[in-house]
Amino acid sequence: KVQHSSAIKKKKGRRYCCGYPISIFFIVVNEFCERFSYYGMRAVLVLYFRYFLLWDDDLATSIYHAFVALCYLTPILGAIIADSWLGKFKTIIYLSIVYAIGQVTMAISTIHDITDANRDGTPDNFTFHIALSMLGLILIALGTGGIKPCVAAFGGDQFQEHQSRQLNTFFSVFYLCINAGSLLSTLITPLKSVASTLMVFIAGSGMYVKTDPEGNIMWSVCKCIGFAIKNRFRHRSSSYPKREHWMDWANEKYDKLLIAQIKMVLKVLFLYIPLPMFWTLFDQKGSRWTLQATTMSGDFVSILISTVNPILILTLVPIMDRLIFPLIQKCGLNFSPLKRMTVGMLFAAMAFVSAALVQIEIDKTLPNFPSSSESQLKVVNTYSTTLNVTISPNEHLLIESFGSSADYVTFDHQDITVSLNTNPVITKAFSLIKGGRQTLIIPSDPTVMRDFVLRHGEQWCEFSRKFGFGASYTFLIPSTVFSDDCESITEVEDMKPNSVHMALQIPQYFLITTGEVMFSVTGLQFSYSQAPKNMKSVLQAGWLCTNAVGNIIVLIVAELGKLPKQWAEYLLFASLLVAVSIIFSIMAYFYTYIDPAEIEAQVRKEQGLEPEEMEKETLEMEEKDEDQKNEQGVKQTKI
Ligand SMILES: C[C@H](N)C(=O)N[C@@H](CC(=O)O)C(=O)O
Repeated sequence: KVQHSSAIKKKKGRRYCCGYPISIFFIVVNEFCERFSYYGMRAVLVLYFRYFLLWDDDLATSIYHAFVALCYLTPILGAIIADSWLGKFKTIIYLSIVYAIGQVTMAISTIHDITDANRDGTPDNFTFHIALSMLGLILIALGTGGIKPCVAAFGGDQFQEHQSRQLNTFFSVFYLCINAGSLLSTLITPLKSVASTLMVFIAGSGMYVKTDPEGNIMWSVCKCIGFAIKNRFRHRSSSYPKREHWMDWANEKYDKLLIAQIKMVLKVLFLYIPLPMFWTLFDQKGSRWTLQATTMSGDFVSILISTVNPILILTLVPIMDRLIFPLIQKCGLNFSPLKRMTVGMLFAAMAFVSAALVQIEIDKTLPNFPSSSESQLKVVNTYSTTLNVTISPNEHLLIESFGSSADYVTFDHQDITVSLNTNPVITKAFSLIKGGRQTLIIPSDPTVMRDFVLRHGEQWCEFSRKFGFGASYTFLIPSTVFSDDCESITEVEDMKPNSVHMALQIPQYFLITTGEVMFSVTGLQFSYSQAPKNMKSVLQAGWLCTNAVGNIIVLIVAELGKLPKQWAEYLLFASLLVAVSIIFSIMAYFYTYIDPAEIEAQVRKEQGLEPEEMEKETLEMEEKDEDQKNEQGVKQTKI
């Protein structure tokens, strides 16, 4: 009782602006800075794996998703630390420091000069860079994941029960800030943002409502569930009367209020079971879709593509909140939160169908690489005249001087003989590499080989070309290169530039983001509204865990599935999500929305706790009056 009164006294110190606690401003700006830092790093992570650490697509995708999964598993740790030990405020501060150390470690791991002793532009000791970047990523996951459930719940704590409208607006603005941070991070370097995160958060210190840690609620929940299961098992004989709910088997030892609260949480957690599938698709934006973009063309569009999700969120959230959802309501349709989430899932599935269609277009333009039993050869002629090249047994190519064969010629055997119609005829045998691509260069004089060196000192020439995305070239440099200012360099195109434009990815981004607004924003609000007051962080952590499981599913599919065609993998994910959304809609049909405060009040009443409740209500009424006076004051000042 004493603790409760002191908590309420603390609440009395709050200050308001336009009906909202001022402390909210610091929390929202803190979230903006934190997401700015997180998404700035995440946007280039898979490319860092692919092009700096030189991992293949599957390994890059797997480690990326393992990292994201870790970021969404650590919220459990954050919720435990906050609830049982440090409280949300201190947890956010301490884990932000861990986060900052992680970002610095990660930044250091990307400096190739540290191990590049021979200065060839690539690191010499990959193990060092891999170890450092993994350490950095683990610290970042601990930091970002740990503070995540605390920030949303800490924001919620700043409101009072009668401020449900403001609370809903807070969650929408909170989500908008996440995306504003994500959007800006892609455009500006996110290096200093963790420091800003901390400073902004600490600046608001005097204004927050800081509730003391109430003990390890997660541990109490686990013990209570464990006891209920054990007790049920001990009384399994049919001679014992059945109880309404299996959790009622904890009645002998645990408080009725705690049992009622656990029942509410379990009901929601059960509903969460199918949700990871949404995240499985959603988080492939950062891996498979980013890699898909690297096989497409378009310069400035690449920036647009990486910012399209947050831009769409910033426009769609207000449109949905202010226009679409009220309009649907006006039409007499009950578009409940769970229905919105189901529709969100279907949008995500459509996004993957769109990605599959784009992939089919890309595949048509991709080079036809040799299978493991085949070999490919391209012939380049630097001889002074056109040559007739015969490759045994029956391949005849007519190649102009300083030209090349139109494309790679595929052989299903490795030993070949090449003959040139020179005078005298030259014939040479070669052994090709199985499963590889090679280029045979016929020198300017087949009997004499010359070396050409391009110097950057006294003699130099500038050779500049605009190279297409994804293309590969061979340059033929004659001895006269310096005298004619590089004019004589001939370019042979080994691989055509990507020709499918990145703008084709926009529909899939639009669909997945529409899905996100329906699913993620609603899910965040739903998780907060359906949780008892002391278990808000627990349910936030549960909600974030659905994201972690989603990323683990991608890991499994990327490692085990290994479908030969990428578009088939996209379609597989889309079909899985449609199936899961059907299951979810059935589960949602049987779910009844609750008001946790009402249920708690009822249990308290049954336990004969009305006097304390009444005292609390009186205190809250007093506080409400004071807040209204406060708000009135703001309005009067405005007038
Ligand atoms: C940038 C994304 N559109 C976004 O809003 N992400 C949220 C939800 C999530 O991925 O967990 C966030 O970063 O909190």
